[in-house]
Amino acid sequence: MVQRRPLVAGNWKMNGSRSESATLLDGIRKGVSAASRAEVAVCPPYILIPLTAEKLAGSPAAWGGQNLSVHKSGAYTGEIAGPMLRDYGCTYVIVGHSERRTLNGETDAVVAEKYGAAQAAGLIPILCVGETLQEREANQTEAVVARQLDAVLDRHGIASFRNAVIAYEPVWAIGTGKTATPQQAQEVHRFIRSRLAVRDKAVAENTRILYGGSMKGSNAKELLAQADIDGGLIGGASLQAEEFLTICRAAD
Ligand SMILES: O=C(CO)COP(=O)(O)O
Repeated sequence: MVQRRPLVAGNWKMNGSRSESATLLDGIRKGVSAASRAEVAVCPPYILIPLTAEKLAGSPAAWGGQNLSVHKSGAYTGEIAGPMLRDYGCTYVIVGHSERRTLNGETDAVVAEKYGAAQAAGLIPILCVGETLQEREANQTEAVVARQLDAVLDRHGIASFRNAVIAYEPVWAIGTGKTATPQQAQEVHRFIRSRLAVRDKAVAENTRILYGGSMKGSNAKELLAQADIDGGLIGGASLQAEEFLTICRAAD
């Protein structure tokens, strides 16, 4: 049987002052154990990455960015490149989060380009996919998720998923307190894995697929108990060390 190591990653989004973040990082550092089965990561806003690197250096916790430029360097005012994230010790970078797709107009093609830029910089992309409420109600969930996945698969190939993580985040569950039921999430996770398996069974079996959307200490266990849910991408609940660590322990 394949043993996928669970990953619990915090997506802080645009939250945290320097002092709040220092407290949060100290709490996480204290709480993560090298002996735990689950891997723990945090993705703070860019400007807090140096502080994160300083606070978590030498701990079992990893860190990453929430976005990156498609370019390596150059005249792109306001952008941050993959190699810069790598330079600050980032392991991961989130690509294609629904907030960026919706609010920043990131298309499937742009997301695929960012996924490639992340891997080129030696980062592990956390590729986010997921449907809106309207799409779910129109029975479009699988079609939407397939389209988002295929954009990356067609461009970078199934082998690229040896170095990638997928996060299924139903848009209607993000920040709404409305979690997908474990069964609803499992159905889509299984669909994603089967979509990968069409191209390569072994890669599909080894790819970690995280759930994201109102996951918290009180519902994490049930979600993480599903066969194809390999961890979580946590928004709001990752801003409090104890709450976040409760989810990490549930993944153990
Ligand atoms: O978007 C998310 C993580 O990327 C989920 O956010 P919430 O956990 O706040 O619903």
